[in-house]
Amino acid sequence: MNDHHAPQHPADNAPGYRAGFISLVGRPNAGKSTLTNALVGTKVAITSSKPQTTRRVLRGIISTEDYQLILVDTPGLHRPRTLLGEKLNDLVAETLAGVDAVGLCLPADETIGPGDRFIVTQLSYLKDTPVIALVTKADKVTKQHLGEKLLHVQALGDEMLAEHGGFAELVPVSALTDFQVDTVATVLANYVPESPKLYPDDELTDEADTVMVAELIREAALEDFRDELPHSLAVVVEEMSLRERDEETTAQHDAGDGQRTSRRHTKAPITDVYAAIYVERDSQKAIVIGTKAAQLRTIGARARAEIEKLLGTKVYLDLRVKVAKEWQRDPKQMRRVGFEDL
Ligand SMILES: Nc1nc2c(ncn2[C@@H]2O[C@H](COP(=O)(O)OP(=O)(O)OP(=O)(O)O)[C@@H](O)[C@H]2O)c(=O)[nH]1
Repeated sequence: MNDHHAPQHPADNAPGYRAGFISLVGRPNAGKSTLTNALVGTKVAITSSKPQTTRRVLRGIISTEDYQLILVDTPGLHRPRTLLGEKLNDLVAETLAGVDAVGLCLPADETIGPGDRFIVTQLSYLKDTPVIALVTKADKVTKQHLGEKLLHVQALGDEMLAEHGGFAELVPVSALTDFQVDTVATVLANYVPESPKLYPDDELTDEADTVMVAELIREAALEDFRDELPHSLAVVVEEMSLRERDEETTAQHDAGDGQRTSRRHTKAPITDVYAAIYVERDSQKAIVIGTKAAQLRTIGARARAEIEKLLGTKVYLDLRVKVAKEWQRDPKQMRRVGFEDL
């Protein structure tokens, strides 16, 4: 019999459908956020050329006809330096305990260093969780170099994850040139259990919008000050609400006996966002505000454009700059700047 039908896929809740949690880990700047974005196809995590911008566990969801992967983008795992660093590592450990598989990002253009080995040591404690090595930024090296890198990565897995039998898989990928991004998704999908969909399709991220909005503001604020304010800037969205705004449009037209003006009232949704940018020192506050508040206006305009894209409505953004001294080292201040969930 000739079958003209498209290949059958298991229905979302039918046997054969797979769904589960995946965590991408790797040292700062390894390309985790960029890969998450490429996999999910929307801007859910914030990328930057400076390490450690990802402070939150941001989740992106890949939904296909065969599987659903919920990606947990962990902060750069590193040796604890400040309290914030320690909390980040706790958070990473907690996040990893509940996932079905871990994707370890190792940049193709950098040699394996103590930072990578530190992370692999952490991963070796995770029993029964397969670790898939993702050799990121493959576009940055030659084929030959990539081949050598893959051998080094394999040796690393054999040595440090001996009890796991090494890395479960090795996949070179470039999020930038879209090389093997789909392959990464299908490989990861092999390691999640049979399960119905865990999230509805239209839910690209289950992270509260306020957290994403805060990240966008933080990114906008850091854009000009990566060196001056590396980790001393936090953003809290204090209030966010949607309202209908009356929009009055006026049109001039020629009514034969002269110009007439007609007015039309329409309702347009607008999101009001009240947010605070926290810095550690008065001097930093002055930098962020700038002369005659010019810098703050630039940050606001930049952030507003991104937030409008994210939310799909017009946005009214009210930004305040506040000082929370040494907040990175003080648990009370950390709670104040939105780390109460840690
Ligand atoms: N050429 C190239 N550059 C990449 C690729 N993926 C990421 N990058 C760059 O590498 C840098 C770090 O990428 P991120 O995705 O922010 O890295 P991360 O691991 O999330 O970093 P943290 O948030 O610090 O943990 C950025 O400048 C990216 O543009 C890639 O596939 N190719």
